[in-house]
Amino acid sequence: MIRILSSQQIKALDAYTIQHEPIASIDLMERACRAFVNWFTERFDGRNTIAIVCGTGNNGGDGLGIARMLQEWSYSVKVFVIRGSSETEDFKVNLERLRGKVEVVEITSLDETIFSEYDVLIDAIFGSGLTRPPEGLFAQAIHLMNKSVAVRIAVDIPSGLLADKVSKGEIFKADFTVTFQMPKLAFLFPSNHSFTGTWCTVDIGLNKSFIKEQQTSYYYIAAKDIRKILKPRSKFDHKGTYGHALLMAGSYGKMGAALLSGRAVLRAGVGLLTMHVPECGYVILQSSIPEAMASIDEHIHFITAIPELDKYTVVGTGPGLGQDKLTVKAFRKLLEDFRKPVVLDADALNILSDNRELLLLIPAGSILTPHPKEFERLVGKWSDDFERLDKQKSLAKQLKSVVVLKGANTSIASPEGAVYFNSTGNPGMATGGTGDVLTGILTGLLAQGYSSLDTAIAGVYLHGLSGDIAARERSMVSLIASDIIEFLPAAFKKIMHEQKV
Ligand SMILES: NC(=O)C1=CN([C@@H]2O[C@H](COP(=O)(O)OP(=O)(O)OC[C@H]3O[C@@H](n4cnc5c(N)ncnc54)[C@H](OP(=O)(O)O)[C@@H]3O)[C@@H](O)[C@H]2O)[C@@H](O)CC1
Ligand SMILES: [K+]
Repeated sequence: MIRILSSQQIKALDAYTIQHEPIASIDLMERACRAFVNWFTERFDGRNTIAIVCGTGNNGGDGLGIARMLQEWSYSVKVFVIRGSSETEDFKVNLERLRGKVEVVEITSLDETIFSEYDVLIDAIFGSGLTRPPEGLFAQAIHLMNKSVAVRIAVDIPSGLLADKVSKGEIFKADFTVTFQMPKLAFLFPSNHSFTGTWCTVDIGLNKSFIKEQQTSYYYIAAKDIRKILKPRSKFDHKGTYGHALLMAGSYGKMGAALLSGRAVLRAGVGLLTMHVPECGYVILQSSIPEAMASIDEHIHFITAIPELDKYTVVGTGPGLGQDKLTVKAFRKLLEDFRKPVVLDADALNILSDNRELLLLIPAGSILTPHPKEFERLVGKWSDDFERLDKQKSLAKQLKSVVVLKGANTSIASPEGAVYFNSTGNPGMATGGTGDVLTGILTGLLAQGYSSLDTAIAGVYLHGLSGDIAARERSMVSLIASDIIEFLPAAFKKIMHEQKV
């Protein structure tokens, strides 16, 4: 897991690395500049004219170091400096090192056209030391940079964006953000995407053991975490080893959702799958998923009862379920009678929002997978993404269950208060049915004995990875939910090292 630290912790990490590596502060800055420049030179050639706008803190110091290195690479670079109330030592040293090499202009007033002649604008005004909204020249400069047609790149953090609090005022809108060592919490929220653009981390060798010791509730999921979770199969396993899942899904006109989920349960590796569907789904189910056993409800159009539950390891429900009052009754019975974890999605969540007393019946260790609208129905409105995150953590704690909030960087909140952000997936997956597929994957993994949290982390990651492979093979535009099921085997292979894809 990549640990996400606060600005305060990053400051302490910086100081610890300087003291214990040991390395001079200016040399650490040099390393950061080099890492940025390596990223930059792989993507932009010498035909680009570059302006670097610097504050007078260490983010500005980085900007100056980057200017020197780019000049050494024969790029055409000009530096603009906006003075704050103080200068850091490393800023001063890098300004001195730049003397006679790169033109440095101090901004005392701003002309509308000041940044108009550049192909690339690099923002090094503020980084993790930002304490308040930018004002005056700072705000004006950010505003003008945002109006420019140049490619905009932020060093470490877009200026004006606070790493771990709600930001107000003018914020640099980067096309790319190159951040040092680890993502910042604010990068993972949908509302900040227009500021960070596409972001990436570059390693600047900050002390790894110090990072490990820091208290944090926030983590960014990496491939190796999933590799650790997934258990290899052994020779004497049989289908009983991998659980028997019951999927209660579908209604008249929505059997597609049930099928997508059911196929995904199977592709996630379950031992046995039984699907409880309304009578109208019988032929559809038997002819499209021969691997699944059918349990048929007595109602033609929707589910009104639950089958005998004893033999099932796990129950997944919600996709295509509808919200008829008889279905609500059956859902209540399920929660009353089944004391093992359940996976709840779609209409199961909508039923919970409309019948809040049912929330108390959810078995501990269950997994809920709302998209933002379903989540809002469950917990009410939020004023910003930090409040949304708090609501997600509270719900997980209250229900003693894992709450998976779907979207770009899907977040997974554990009942213990930790939140894991997903690193896979792409906008091609914003299409009908992908949520049903996720429900299936989670149901299939949970049935195999993974803990609820491991199931959610691995399931969400694999779902996104499969979507990424599908987007590569089929294009984001053409990606449909079935593709995610189709490429799930490739995603497993990639993680389990059976084959490179
Ligand atoms: N982490 C690491 O290991 C490494 C970090 N490195 C780099 O250091 C960066 C952090 O540097 P930093 O701490 O000097 O802070 P930075 O963001 O440059 O600005 C602080 C200055 O701005 C001021 N100020 C704040 N808000 C303001 C406002 N709204 N309007 C006006 N002024 C405002 C504030 O002054 P004050 O609040 O005291 O008035 C202070 O003077 C980090 O992002 C990365 O780029 C790398 O070099 C090497 C390794
Ligand atoms: K910046």
